[in-house]
Amino acid sequence: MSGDTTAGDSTVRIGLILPDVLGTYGDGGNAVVLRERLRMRGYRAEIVATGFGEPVPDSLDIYALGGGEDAAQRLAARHMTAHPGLQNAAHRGAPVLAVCAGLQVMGEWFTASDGPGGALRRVDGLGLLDATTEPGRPEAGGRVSRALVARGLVTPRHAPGRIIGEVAASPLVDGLTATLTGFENHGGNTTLGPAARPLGRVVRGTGNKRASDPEGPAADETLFEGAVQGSLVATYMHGPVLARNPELADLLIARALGVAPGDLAPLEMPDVEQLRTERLASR
Ligand SMILES: NC(=O)CC[C@H](N)C(=O)O
Repeated sequence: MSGDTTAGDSTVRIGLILPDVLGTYGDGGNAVVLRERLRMRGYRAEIVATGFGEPVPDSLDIYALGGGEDAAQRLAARHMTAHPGLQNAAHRGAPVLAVCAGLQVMGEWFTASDGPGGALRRVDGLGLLDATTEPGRPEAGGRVSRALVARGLVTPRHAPGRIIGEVAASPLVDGLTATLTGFENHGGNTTLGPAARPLGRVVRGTGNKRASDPEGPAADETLFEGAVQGSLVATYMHGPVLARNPELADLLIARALGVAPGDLAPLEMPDVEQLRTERLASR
């Protein structure tokens, strides 16, 4: 952040990138969580929303981008390639949180349709994450909600390979100890390259490329969720993920402030603990 990191001395600016394009799954709540956790500790904080068509600023303190449909994430990739403010900020070390479609866009490439039932195309990502994303395979047996198909929210053509449901993971990143919890809803299967490390080890759900995929790791191998690389934290977890995982929110805040997570004043929030307990126990 620019200026002194003492509480109240300057404003922490949280970039919410393309909420009009990558806003389908409520991930804009992550920026709200960051702002409120900062404000509760006495920092001034504001959300700077950058819409489609606007240049992405490179001077913000934290960046968040969320999930979206295939066609929308193709637009997002094109826009962010033309306006590389987030990439410039990531290269100087600004924390970036990218969720689902956001994760895929951060990678080397992803395959996405141009609409429900539309043609699949390989699209270049931003290259901030050593990862590639391919469409799920029907034979991979993703859990499909018949209700979603009936309501037309998932097309039968795409539904069989779609991965939908609760996901939980043991964190594999320094500074995180609590089980990560979220909700996943994706057709893409992401494979990490050697420069990326997984965010967590899956204890429930799927996360990255399914072990049962014939081209994936052996079926008895551990599944992993999300990825970290440089200042980027990427995950398939909606929720919003930072509402369900305050420890992750504080890790991003601490990095933005240049302090250790343990230096942040603890926040007692029984409602959040109750939410976590409920979601981790849900079927
Ligand atoms: N939830 C999402 O962001 C979905 C991402 C992407 N469109 C997929 O289906 O894989």
